Amino acid sequence: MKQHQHITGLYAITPDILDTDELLRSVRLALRGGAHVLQYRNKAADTALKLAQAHALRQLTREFGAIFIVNDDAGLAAQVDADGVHLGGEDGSVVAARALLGDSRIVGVSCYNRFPLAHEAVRLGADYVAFGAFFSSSVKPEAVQADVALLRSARKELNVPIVAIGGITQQNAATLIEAGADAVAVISALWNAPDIEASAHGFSTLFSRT
Ligand SMILES: Cc1ncc(COP(=O)(O)OP(=O)(O)O)c(N)n1
Ligand SMILES: Cc1nc(C(=O)O)sc1CCOP(=O)(O)O
Ligand SMILES: [Mg+2]
Repeated sequence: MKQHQHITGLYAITPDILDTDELLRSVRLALRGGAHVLQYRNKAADTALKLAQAHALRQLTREFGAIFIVNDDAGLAAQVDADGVHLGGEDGSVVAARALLGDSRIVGVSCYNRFPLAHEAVRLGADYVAFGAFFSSSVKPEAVQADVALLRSARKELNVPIVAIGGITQQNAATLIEAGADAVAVISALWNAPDIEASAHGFSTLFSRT
């Protein structure tokens, strides 16, 4: 089975934490709770800290057999031997990332609320596509809004895993999963929970019911 077929369940995205020990403690809890995928995203760290944190998270995700994706930066993904990279509209092309990372690594692409972007990303070789924001997000309040109907169309027409993102909680995730999301990408509802492990477990359980 190709590894991108494992893009399923809880797709945890790291918060902007500068303290690496604190980051690792939190991520360990999320992985214990059942997160299948971890994306390293840190908009506050400098280059050296990003490299150190990405290295440490690569080791930790190996311990749990979780997929490790680096946000924005295919070069950093290659440097730390990540399983793949996630690219938004400003983060370079799928073709360039593929050339750097090779065929066996994962290239995921943000498609916002635009189905044609997903078609094009898949045509260019993306391994998964992400749509959002489905709900309002305090991390990205300016995000465009996506409709659940998009997931239904994507489910019918695309043959790659589909990730939903934006303001997702344990309470609203079921609608997205029912509409066709293979994975839900979450920041706030996971890391701001009083018990991160229980929150990760709660999200993961939503998938075992489908
Ligand atoms: C799984 C997933 N989906 C969407 C995004 C957003 O990517 P992008 O639009 O490049 O925005 P930033 O995350 O870079 O601020 C994502 N990171 N992960
Ligand atoms: C990073 C990101 N991208 C989005 C998009 O719509 O493309 S929404 C988002 C933030 C997700 O964080 P939370 O789970 O706290 O809403
Ligand atoms: Mg980006």
